[in-house]
Amino acid sequence: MISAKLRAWWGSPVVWTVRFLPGVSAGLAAALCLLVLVNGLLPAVAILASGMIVGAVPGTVSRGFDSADGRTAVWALVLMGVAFVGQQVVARLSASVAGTVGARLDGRLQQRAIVAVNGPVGVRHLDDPAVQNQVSRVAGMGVGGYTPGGAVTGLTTRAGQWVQGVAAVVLIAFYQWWLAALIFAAQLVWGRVTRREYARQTKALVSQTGLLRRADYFRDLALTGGAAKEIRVFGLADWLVDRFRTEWTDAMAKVWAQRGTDVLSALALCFVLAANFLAFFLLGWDAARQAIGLGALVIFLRAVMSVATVSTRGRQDLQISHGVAAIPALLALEAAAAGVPTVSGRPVPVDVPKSEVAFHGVTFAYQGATTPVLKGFDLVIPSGRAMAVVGVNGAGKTTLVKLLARLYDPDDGQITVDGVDVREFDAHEWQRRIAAIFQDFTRYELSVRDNVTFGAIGNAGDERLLRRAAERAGIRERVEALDHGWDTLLTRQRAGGAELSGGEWQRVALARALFAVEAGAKILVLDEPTANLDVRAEAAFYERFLALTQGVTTIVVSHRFSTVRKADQICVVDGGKVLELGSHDELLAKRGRYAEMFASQSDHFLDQTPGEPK
Ligand SMILES: Nc1ncnc2c1ncn2[C@@H]1O[C@H](COP(=O)(O)OP(=O)(O)OP(=O)(O)O)[C@@H](O)[C@H]1O
Repeated sequence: MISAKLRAWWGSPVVWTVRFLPGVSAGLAAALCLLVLVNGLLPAVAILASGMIVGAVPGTVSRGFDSADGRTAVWALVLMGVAFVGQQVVARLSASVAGTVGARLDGRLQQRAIVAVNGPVGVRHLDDPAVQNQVSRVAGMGVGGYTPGGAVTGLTTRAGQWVQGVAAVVLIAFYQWWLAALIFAAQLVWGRVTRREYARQTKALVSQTGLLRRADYFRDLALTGGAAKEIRVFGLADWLVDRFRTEWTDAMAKVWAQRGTDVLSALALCFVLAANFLAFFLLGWDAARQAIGLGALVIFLRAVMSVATVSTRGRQDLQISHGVAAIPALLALEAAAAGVPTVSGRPVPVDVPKSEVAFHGVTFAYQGATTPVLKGFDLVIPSGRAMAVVGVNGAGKTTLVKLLARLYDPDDGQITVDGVDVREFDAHEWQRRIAAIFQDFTRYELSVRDNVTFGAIGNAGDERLLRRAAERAGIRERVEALDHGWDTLLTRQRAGGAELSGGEWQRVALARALFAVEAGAKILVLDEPTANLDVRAEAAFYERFLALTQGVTTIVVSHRFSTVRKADQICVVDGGKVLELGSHDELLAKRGRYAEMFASQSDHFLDQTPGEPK
């Protein structure tokens, strides 16, 4: 029972944070401890000095500064001055060291958070709203704008107050040990009871993470610029402000409801009032009957008041309570990442796929979905050939690619490469073999160089590969004409940055995939690679398609038949299965779904332009 409690305490977020500090900087953590100790003891020194001064005043007045009392008064004054100035200096120093240690701690934890969130091979965990709430707490590094680093500052303040309180208790013990214990107990209870409010507020804030994320979404939509155009065109600004206010107020109402006092607080207040009253009464009584001197009276009175620092409430309590709220979320994410069993496996042979990539009876449903996207899906993609995947919206084309890249694993069936289940391979190594450019590819607000070389980060320094990939994607000329060439930042929000058009971005993304292929990836996945390209660019891509994909096992997902028809084979996905499979000509001859889709797109083009799509 006790050991369980001890374990829980040892693993509690506050203690975890403190235990973590020496790892952040042993020297700074030790310095902080020392400063906290000195900062907490100096008030006791000042109390003693003030008592000595008061005690020595009558003697000094009657016998002068040359007397023993006079010398005591002078030394006590010096001590008082040193203690006072020392407190100012040490308080500033400890705040500064706590700030530094805190900032480093936040940096460390953020690194761990990045590793934890990206630890699992797949992305299934990110579909879980509970995990997203954890991610949000970890990303914000706490709740309510407080971080574990801020908690270090709060803990420093709190620890200093404790040392000060305990030192005062020791002083009172020289008068009456039981009184010292009583006052200490009263202040402890009062502090604990009143601080419950902060713990309750933190708990409420944590429970409201989902709602707060929604409020944050509206705020970020309005502030980060991604929706700036639509907000203006559709006049959404007032609506956004309104939604943000409603969501935020709803979320915070539960937190604010935790404020206030209760019967227990009132009882604790009575306890602390009674203990202090008793102390003042006894001290006054003993002073009146001259059982204690004037100096001792001052020391004990001030010491009684000083114990109250143990129960002081303030900003530090929120800093601690809210700040460490990120820790359980981080540890949960880390535990989840560590629990993924399928990361390591056998090395992926250099030349896979030698014969084929195959889906065997693959069934897959997204978390929470009632019907599977794929139901016993079978498909063989011969190595070095291009397979196009077509189908209506939501048919599961992108899902196929996600499964192949092990962003998700099938619920049933298997995906094999040259007969080996991909789950047997080292997952990270396998993912490096796939050069995928998704429909919703990422527009990194970084340099063009980064945007392309992210395809194979290990080859980032290879200028020849970089230029070749950009050339093949048809973006090299445009990049080299930019003010800072390959180092141009692709965002207007940074000085010297450039903004690309949708089609140019798509070519950069294509260059990224091609860079990966140049660097050794064997499977090229192009999900809607021409969606943003103009007619000419699309035609050019189509002309180069065979050259781009030559010798690489390629999967191209597209609604554009000009791209699709170039593939060696085309697979029509419908109802979670392969409905038709064959070359463009074979499928046209079959007069099935593919021929129907092709005809309707051709008709559409014929309506608009003279000539059928190429
Ligand atoms: N992360 C997810 N969680 C839950 N459902 C998802 C998720 N991703 C996709 N889906 C659902 O799975 C189905 C198949 O999606 P998928 O993206 O594979 O379709 P698609 O054939 O590529 O469609 P499109 O042609 O519109 O790009 C859709 O109904 C979609 O809503």
